[in-house]
Amino acid sequence: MGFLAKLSACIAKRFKAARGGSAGEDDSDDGSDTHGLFFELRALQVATNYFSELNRLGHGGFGPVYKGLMPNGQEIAVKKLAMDSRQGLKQFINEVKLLLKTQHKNLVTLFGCCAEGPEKMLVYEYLPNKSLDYFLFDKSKSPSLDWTTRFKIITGIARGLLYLHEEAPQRIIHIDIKASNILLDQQLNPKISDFGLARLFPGDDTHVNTFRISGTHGYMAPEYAMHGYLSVKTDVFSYGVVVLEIVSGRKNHDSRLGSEKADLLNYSWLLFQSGKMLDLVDPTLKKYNPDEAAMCIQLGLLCCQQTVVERPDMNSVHLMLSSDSFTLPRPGKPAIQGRVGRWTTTSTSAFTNTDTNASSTSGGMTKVLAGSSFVEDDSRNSISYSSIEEGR
Ligand SMILES: Nc1ncnc2c1ncn2[C@@H]1O[C@H](COP(=O)(O)OP(=O)(O)OP(=O)(O)O)[C@@H](O)[C@H]1O
Repeated sequence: MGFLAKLSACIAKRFKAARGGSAGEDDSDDGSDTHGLFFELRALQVATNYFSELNRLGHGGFGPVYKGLMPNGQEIAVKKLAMDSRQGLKQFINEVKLLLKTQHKNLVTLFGCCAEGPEKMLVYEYLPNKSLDYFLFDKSKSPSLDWTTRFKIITGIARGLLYLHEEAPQRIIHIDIKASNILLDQQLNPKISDFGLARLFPGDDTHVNTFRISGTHGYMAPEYAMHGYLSVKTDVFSYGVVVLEIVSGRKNHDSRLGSEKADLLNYSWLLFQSGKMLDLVDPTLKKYNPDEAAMCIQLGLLCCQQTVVERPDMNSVHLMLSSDSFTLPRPGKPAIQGRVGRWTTTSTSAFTNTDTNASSTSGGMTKVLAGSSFVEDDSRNSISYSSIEEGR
């Protein structure tokens, strides 16, 4: 039996036992090459001081996250996932398999999992500097993100996404790129978290609800938000929003700023058109590199183009960011969000066939979400439809 098959079998057995079924007499597969990936519930209880409130790092759409300390001094973050159903089991297995195969310096590392009780847990490396939004949107903290650090974060997220889209064993579309899903390590290097976790939800409703809770709405590409059209360019759009947030130090929507400035994409576009795009730069930044800042704003706008094919792929984004001299295409008007839940898109054909060409160069298999389960689409590499509600 291969490693992943053993892992699946092992997790399945534990789920079965947790549900009260007969798991079989022995758990000896723990001693195989899956050894070390499973954390005993008891060990995690001790590490987190019995999931004490003091150890609680926060609460996301999947449940609470706790800080833990292992006897060897290793700090961990334990994400408790509430799921009991068979559907949940299948997704949990998919997810753990997927995460174990993805290793990159700009992705949060999964150490292992625990599947002993009704709640399943994922055990990650602990990142001490919280998430990007914690710094970025707090005027007292944002000065600690100087321009060099911000540019490093913009580049690092691009590297992580390039890995997920092009270099991972199977293509992964994150779907939920946003400032709160970018964790920062000791040196403020960015690490993408929560990749693929949305797929762990057992039901479509919960899945959609998660988007609501996380406030991901402002980051969603219009063709995905309105039609469930999912491709790597879905992530590119969200990445563009995050880039503009990093440069400007503000959220993608802030009604306190007045109608002209409230929508970040709209405001960035207005400034770009009038040749004043550097007015967008976060006023708390004492110094910044104007060429880099201008490039990032233009890049952010390009990533947020309404027409899918006009958005660059992450390979191009990475090239633009790492090259000394790169002429960026002039962006058109980005997809601008109208009143909450609606997008001012003009054409549905804009995203239907052109993107197939745009992303078919890389080949390989894509793993995307359709409803509540994984779909492997090897005929084209990017297209799937999900059941997200229209017009939220
Ligand atoms: N590996 C980690 N190290 C340190 N803190 C973490 C880690 N993972 C998550 N956290 C913290 O735990 C909290 C909850 O994280 P989680 O990823 O579950 O939710 P979220 O991203 O805030 O929201 P959502 O799940 O709706 O997207 C956040 O404050 C986050 O900073």
